[in-house]
Amino acid sequence: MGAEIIDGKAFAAGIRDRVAEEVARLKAAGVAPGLAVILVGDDPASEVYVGHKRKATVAAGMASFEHRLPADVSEADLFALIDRLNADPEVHGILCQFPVPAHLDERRTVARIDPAKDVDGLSVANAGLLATGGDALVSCTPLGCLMLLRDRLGNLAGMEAVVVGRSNLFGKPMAQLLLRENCTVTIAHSRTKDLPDVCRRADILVAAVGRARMVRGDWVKPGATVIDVGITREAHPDKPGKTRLVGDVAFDEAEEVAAAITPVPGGVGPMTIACLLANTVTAACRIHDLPEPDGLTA
Ligand SMILES: Nc1nc(=O)c2c([nH]1)NC[C@@H]1CN(c3ccc(C(=O)N[C@@H](CCC(=O)O)C(=O)O)cc3)C=[N+]21
Repeated sequence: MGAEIIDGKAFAAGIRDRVAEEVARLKAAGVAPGLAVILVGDDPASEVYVGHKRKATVAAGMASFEHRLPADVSEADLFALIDRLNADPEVHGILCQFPVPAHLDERRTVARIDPAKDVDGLSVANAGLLATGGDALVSCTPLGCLMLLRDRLGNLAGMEAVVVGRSNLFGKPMAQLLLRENCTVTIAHSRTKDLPDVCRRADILVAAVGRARMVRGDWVKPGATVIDVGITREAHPDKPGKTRLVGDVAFDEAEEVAAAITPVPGGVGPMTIACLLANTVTAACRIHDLPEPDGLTA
């Protein structure tokens, strides 16, 4: 048997190429799209992501602004930086890498970012626009998952979709996007009863719980499309001192049952970064009242 392995890395490369074309077009129109990333403290995983983001941003021809703040930065100093970035005409996207240290409040931090530059789609304005069918900036990871699903399945109307996980950054916007595609959507979570049974209903099963290999092969409906959003770093079983990334889905089991599945790494992760660039282009177009490119939005 064996499912089709959805190559998110290759698909993301295509999106990044599209973004680069649009960046060139925008620059010709006098707008140089710029992305600002704020990193508070020195979480090693966040360092890695921020490094990937910088490389991809520069490779697409965009300006990359990185702001590193000490782990004990005050809210006032963080907000002063956000205010400067909100007012900076060279910055079209602002992302504050989460998690932030416990003395800072993620909700208040997000609320400080201008919704027009909120490329994470986390602000109340963007979440509300998405929920009510408006032109939101949509959180990068769900946007990337939607692009992969549309590419593989075409019209999603009428399909049973189960999203396991209900975070503001992923589960909720993913469910909203699937609903907008006319799927029948279930949001499952840690308190869901009979979770394996719920998952077995899914034509589209999206796992974003953050627990390595939690979704087993017998939770997957034969022929389903499985999207694995989890990333857990664990010790490598064969290479002492090395680590590897694993998803929320027991890949070897699920791969026997599903029609298609995203791998970890190389599935959803690269799409997240590609969509961050896409959102920055979208934000720049909207801020400057320029036509928006096709294929980079939900
Ligand atoms: N405000 C905010 N927005 C985010 O979007 C956000 C965040 N905070 N905090 C952390 C998570 C995580 N995240 C990833 C981005 C890229 C990969 C990625 O490129 N993964 C590669 C491999 C990476 C590797 O090898 O380390 C892959 O799956 O193939 C993964 C994870 C964005 N996040």
